[in-house]
Amino acid sequence: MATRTPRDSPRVRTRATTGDDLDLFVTTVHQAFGAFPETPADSPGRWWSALELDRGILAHTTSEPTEPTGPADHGEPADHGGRPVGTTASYTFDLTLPGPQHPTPDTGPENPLPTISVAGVTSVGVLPTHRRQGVLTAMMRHQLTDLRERGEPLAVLLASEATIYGRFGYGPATHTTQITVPRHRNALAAPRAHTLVPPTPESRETKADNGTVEIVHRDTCGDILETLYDQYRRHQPGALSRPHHWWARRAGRPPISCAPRYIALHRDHTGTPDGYASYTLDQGTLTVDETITTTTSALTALHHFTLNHDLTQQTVLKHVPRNHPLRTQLSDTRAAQVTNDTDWLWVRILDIPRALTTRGWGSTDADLVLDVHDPFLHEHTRHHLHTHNGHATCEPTDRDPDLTLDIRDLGSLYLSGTTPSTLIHAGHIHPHHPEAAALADAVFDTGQPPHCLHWF
Ligand SMILES: CC(=O)SCCNC(=O)CCNC(=O)[C@H](O)C(C)(C)COP(=O)(O)OP(=O)(O)OC[C@H]1O[C@@H](n2cnc3c(N)ncnc32)[C@H](O)[C@@H]1OP(=O)(O)O
Repeated sequence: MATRTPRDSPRVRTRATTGDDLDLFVTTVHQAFGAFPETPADSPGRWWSALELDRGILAHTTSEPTEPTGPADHGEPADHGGRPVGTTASYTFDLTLPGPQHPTPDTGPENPLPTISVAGVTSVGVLPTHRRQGVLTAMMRHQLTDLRERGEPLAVLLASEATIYGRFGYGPATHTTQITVPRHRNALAAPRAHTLVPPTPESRETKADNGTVEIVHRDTCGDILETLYDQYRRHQPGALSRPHHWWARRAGRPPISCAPRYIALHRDHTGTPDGYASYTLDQGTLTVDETITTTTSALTALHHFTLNHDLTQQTVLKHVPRNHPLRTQLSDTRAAQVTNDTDWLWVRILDIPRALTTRGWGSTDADLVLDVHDPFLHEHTRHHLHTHNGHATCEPTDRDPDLTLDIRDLGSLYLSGTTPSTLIHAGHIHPHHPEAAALADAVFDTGQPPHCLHWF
């Protein structure tokens, strides 16, 4: 598909990539970021080894006669020697969604949460010589139009800067932080729950960790990490799947990539792996890339391990949620220094009814009318959301709205990482009556905070 975008940028032409474009794509995106690609370009271990080139876009400028480009025209050569000046691509992932707050019998809490297919937008770059001339705008329009044509309901991305993507309909939907614990303040409090309820076989299981922690080199346990991550992400709203070819090609960042790492692997009392922490130790700082667990006892055991390693002055846990349990597990609850609190996954909804009916909802049965403006795609739609037992129907309507909002704000609400009342108080969402904020909060809240730690 090739798209001319005269409205946004008369001199930009965008085209879909093919498998033959890998070198061109990799070279161009590195130039945009001021970086140098490692060679050879097609070997495993590079982040771009997971690129899906049937989903990429290259932007070219053209020297064809055009209309004046206005103030953004800085007199750059129109035709960059035929070479591309901009890139973007998207991966195919599954995104785990909030489930119903009161699950129906066939979707009990032990069962996986709903998931939805998403386009993970990546490698967005424009050459420094061609910025602020509408190249990104042209690529975003091509990409969102193409994803719509493919029937994809949602796009997600990690934004290099928070000021770029709102105009294209993306809203920040999950957040992440980093926790640093000094070695001398690392004591964990004894869990209190078992002192409050009569012991049962199950509670004895969680009270005392009967499992083991083993240190494994990353190169020898990829299959185990892949399996554990997949189990974890199906129960964590906001988490993305990591397709098998990422692990096979060692794409992305540690612990998927080839970067050397040790893995603290936890096994339960039967010897079954139920969690891992990927880490490095350098100059007294033990840095944990990620701790992935499927049980509470594995999480606690791995906290004991990573906080008590010899030859450390501090432990740093990267990419943890704001409500991470470690902060309350520490005896000294002020010991956790929380830094790098920032947005992580941004959500762009392309198919509102499908997006809203796939996720689960709060226990309040309700009717909520959402009046949604999508300025970038020139759309204005109104939706009647009817929730019952944690599930929803979503139909077009001309009823009076409860809320009027921008598509970017619906993206921020989608995973329930931000409440409607927060965006109402911020002045971004308009409530049409005094009860609208409380009603919307109750409908969106499922009590399952989202978190995403996958880098792409
Ligand atoms: C998912 C990811 O890959 S995130 C990575 C994003 N890429 C980077 O950070 C690499 C370095 N930066 C770049 O390559 C470019 O500056 C880009 C891609 C961010 C922007 O590309 P451009 O072609 O310059 O954007 P374009 O000209 O279409 O600008 C569209 C609008 O966004 C605004 N804009 C673009 N970049 C920025 C920015 N970094 N900060 C604030 N506003 C921006 C422009 O001012 C313009 O606003 P307007 O519509 O009000 O006039």
